[in-house]
Amino acid sequence: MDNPKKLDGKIAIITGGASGIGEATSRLFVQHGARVVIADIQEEKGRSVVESIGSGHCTFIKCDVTDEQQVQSLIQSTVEIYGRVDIMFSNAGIASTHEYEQDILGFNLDALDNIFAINVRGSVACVKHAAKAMVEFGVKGKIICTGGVTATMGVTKQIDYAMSKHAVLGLVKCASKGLGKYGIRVNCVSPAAVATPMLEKSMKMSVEEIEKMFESFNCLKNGALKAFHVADVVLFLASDDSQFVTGHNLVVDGGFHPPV
Ligand SMILES: NC(=O)c1ccc[n+]([C@@H]2O[C@H](COP(=O)([O-])OP(=O)(O)OC[C@H]3O[C@@H](n4cnc5c(N)ncnc54)[C@H](O)[C@@H]3O)[C@@H](O)[C@H]2O)c1
Repeated sequence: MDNPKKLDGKIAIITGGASGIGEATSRLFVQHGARVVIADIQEEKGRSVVESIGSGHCTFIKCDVTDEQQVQSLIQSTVEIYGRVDIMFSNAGIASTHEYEQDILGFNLDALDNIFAINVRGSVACVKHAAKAMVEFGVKGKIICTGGVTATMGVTKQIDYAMSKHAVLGLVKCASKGLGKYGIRVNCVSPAAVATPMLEKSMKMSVEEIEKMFESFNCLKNGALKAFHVADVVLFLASDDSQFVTGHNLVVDGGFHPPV
């Protein structure tokens, strides 16, 4: 059969699932037969996504990934509801909360602590506790973290964000080494710019303006990168289509080459 359900009966947790890339991935995972736990700090938005997908297929659990105890209880609740965790998509993240243009000479270290608490510490907590549950239940699970094209580039804007994404890639590389013996795969998905609420807010630009600006940086002239393009790649990394892929950083960027 062409295009069968790729995640039939799988249990997935998606952090940051209430919006943007996480929301698109939640919808796609459910279409492919998974049951999804949307974990986010945005309760109202998360619950409305669950309602629109259908509460028989997904559940919202409020969780701030910066708090290890909340992450631990997210995993425990998922196991209580669904019996195990097969997939962790550690995707919750924020852009720089300080200046968009940042200079290392005047760099604000408080900004670094704030962004690292969510993008790095939060990802480490999610990978750690999901992996523990996978090992405990003998699940050969799949873990995917959201990096970004700035995980491997030096930049002049949002440098705290770029540094945090380098650390996420480091987490993926190290965790894939340690968890391989349990049959657990750990990979990174690294999108270029997608006009989600995160980017609209940090760039103070509309969806159309963001897409127009970033399209001009792509070699591939195929329209703008959208959240569903990223979700397709996450599905690949979460499914048996990528059975021998681990420790990989899969960029989704249309051949992005910005002038920075
Ligand atoms: N949009 C882009 O251009 C782009 C590019 C590369 C990587 N990314 C990454 O993609 C991921 C998703 O971002 P998005 O663009 O979909 O943005 P988004 O703002 O639409 O979604 C991010 C979600 O994360 C949630 N979140 C934030 N802090 C949290 C916390 N402490 N605990 C739990 N949830 C929290 C938010 O409430 C939100 O629902 C992020 O890791 C981001 O860094 C985005």
